Amino acid sequence: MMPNSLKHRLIRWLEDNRELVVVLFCLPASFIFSVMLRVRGYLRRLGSDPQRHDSAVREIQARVQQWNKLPSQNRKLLCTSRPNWLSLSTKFFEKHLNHQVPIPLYDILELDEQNMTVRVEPMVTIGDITEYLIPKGYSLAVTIELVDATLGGLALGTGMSTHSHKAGLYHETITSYEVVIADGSLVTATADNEHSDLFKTLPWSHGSLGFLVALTLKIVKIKPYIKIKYIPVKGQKAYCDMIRQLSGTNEARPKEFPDYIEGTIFSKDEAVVMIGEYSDYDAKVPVNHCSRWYKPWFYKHVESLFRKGEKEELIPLRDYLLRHNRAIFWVVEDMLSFGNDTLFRYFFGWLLPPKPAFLKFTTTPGIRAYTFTKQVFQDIVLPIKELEKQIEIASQLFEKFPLLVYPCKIIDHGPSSGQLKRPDAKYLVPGTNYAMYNDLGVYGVPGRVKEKKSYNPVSAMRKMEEFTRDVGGYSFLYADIFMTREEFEVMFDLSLYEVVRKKYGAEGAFPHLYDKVKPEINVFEIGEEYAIK
Ligand SMILES: Cc1cc2nc3c(=O)[nH]c(=O)nc-3n(C[C@H](O)[C@H](O)[C@H](O)COP(=O)(O)OP(=O)(O)OC[C@H]3O[C@@H](n4cnc5c(N)ncnc54)[C@H](O)[C@@H]3O)c2cc1C
Ligand SMILES: NC(=O)C1=CN([C@@H]2O[C@H](COP(=O)(O)OP(=O)(O)OC[C@H]3O[C@@H](n4cnc5c(N)ncnc54)[C@H](OP(=O)(O)O)[C@@H]3O)[C@@H](O)[C@H]2O)C=CC1
Ligand SMILES: CC(C)=CCC[C@@H](C)[C@H]1CC[C@@]2(C)C3=C(CC[C@]12C)[C@@]1(C)CC[C@H](O)C(C)(C)[C@@H]1CC3
Repeated sequence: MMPNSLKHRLIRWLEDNRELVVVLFCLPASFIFSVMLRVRGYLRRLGSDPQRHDSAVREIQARVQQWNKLPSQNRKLLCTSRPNWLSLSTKFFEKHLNHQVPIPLYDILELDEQNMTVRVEPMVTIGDITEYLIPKGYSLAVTIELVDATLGGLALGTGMSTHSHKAGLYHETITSYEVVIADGSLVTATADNEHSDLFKTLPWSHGSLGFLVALTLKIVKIKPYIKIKYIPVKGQKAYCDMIRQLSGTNEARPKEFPDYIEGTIFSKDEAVVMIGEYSDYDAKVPVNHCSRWYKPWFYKHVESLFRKGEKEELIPLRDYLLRHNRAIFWVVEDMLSFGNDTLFRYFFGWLLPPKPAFLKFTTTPGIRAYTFTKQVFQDIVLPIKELEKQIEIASQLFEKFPLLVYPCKIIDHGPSSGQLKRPDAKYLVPGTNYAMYNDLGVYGVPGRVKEKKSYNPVSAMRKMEEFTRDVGGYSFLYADIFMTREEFEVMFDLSLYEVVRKKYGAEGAFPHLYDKVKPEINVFEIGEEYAIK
């Protein structure tokens, strides 16, 4: 056992020398960890066998049945045993207070080229599935930019990509969920079978309804490249209007309706709008392997186009899909100030990104407090008609650029159709049953913190959440939330969710959604303590 004083000194040292810790420990350790995961994934794929899936599911069912036999006072609420530090969430859900069930399901089960779907186990990652699908000429309809996100975690949380203005949120591309519910039975939920209520409430449920053991996802045909056009735009109204027009906010099928759209906002008045189409090789257009280790970080390349002007490039599809992986959008810049320097890139660029898993692994309580008080990590889904207001409020509260904008279709599935509230009629795209929203991504150290201007993280975030509720938007729940339960129930519609929890026995077996996604620390107390007066 390490003496307490030594332990405290070590923790202090780790907290005071984070950049050194990242370079000396996190980067090499995450690199070794990635190699090990790749080898493990490869070996697993060699031994892939649907029979094994059935027996692994029976094992999970048996564990849930055993849990049911425990005396009720010994029955802690159920959650998966996936270590929290592996999860892409800023929170540290306290798994040790719960009864953990292992879900060792990492296989891709079946590719159905006729119905254009793929059936997978929930722990398959975005990295695994892109590696599997792309050589076969397919991609997930909604694919995320971070290799570590799992297909199950995204299904029960939420996912969005630059194709979401056409495909909607990730869960709109799921055709069935196979779930072990609280009594240990296995149910398959689809949009039109007897479990359609479960189907509607599994997205945004964060494992509070049952254990996901398989899911079937829609795939799309691809071409080897994305022909991307970068359009630098000056003037807020000009870039907001352009994003709205191109994403189909004003009309269902505008003349120019690209497969991929993304906006990176560098200041209130400057943005680069990127539009992409699937393409074959075209000798007239330069190829950019933008995800290679020595290449400038993607958003830095995008920013440089303000000097260079409008440009067209061919990006190999895998490079495009993982374009934000190396710099974790722009998060790594605040951690490693020299990470995009040419020398660092050529010699050590292959070590990036630091695995979020390792960053979480080395997070002490002090750093955790820092993470939510001196940084902001938020993705918020808001009506795109309010884009100017979103930018105004976010820049006032956080003074943090770039901001990320992904347009996204929010489908109106009718009353009480899941946790997502119906979009307001005034936001519906004329002649359709959907409204155009967008993800607003705010990541990193707020300018107000860097400049030591007055900043209270709790009141800033609560103002942002209030705006989100007022316009009928939704906060991604991987991020820290600052809402009371009442406010949470204004943002999300829990009416069907509560019915489903009772019907499928989740009450008393799985934690409630709010309890699962609220920060594990007292944000109000810590927020006050760290506020910059
Ligand atoms: C967005 C972000 C995420 C980080 N996440 C991790 C992590 O998960 N694990 C890890 O080991 N290190 C993390 N760090 C720390 C990082 O590795 C650097 O050590 C640190 O940013 C630079 O510290 P400094 O003393 O050189 O500069 P400073 O001038 O002390 O800091 C620069 C800015 O970063 C903020 N900051 C400083 N230290 C931290 C910290 N530990 N966490 C959050 N913000 C900080 C400060 O508020 C300041 O605005 C993170 C830093 C940032 C900015
Ligand atoms: N572009 C995007 O849209 C991005 C989205 N994200 C967010 O990151 C998260 C995904 O990260 P990831 O690390 O893969 O997932 P997590 O491990 O964070 O899981 C997310 C939630 O789903 C639950 N869950 C996961 N698998 C199962 C299962 N098989 N059975 C029951 N519950 C399960 C977890 O419960 P438990 O705690 O019990 O394990 C947890 O509450 C999502 O919340 C997503 O919104 C992140 C990056 C990008
Ligand atoms: C819809 C879109 C584009 C979503 C992108 C979300 C990412 C930017 C988020 C998801 C998880 C995320 C919050 C994470 C972090 C950065 C931003 C991430 C990657 C980090 C690594 C930042 C540093 C933190 O100390 C900590 C390690 C807790 C988190 C972990 C999750």
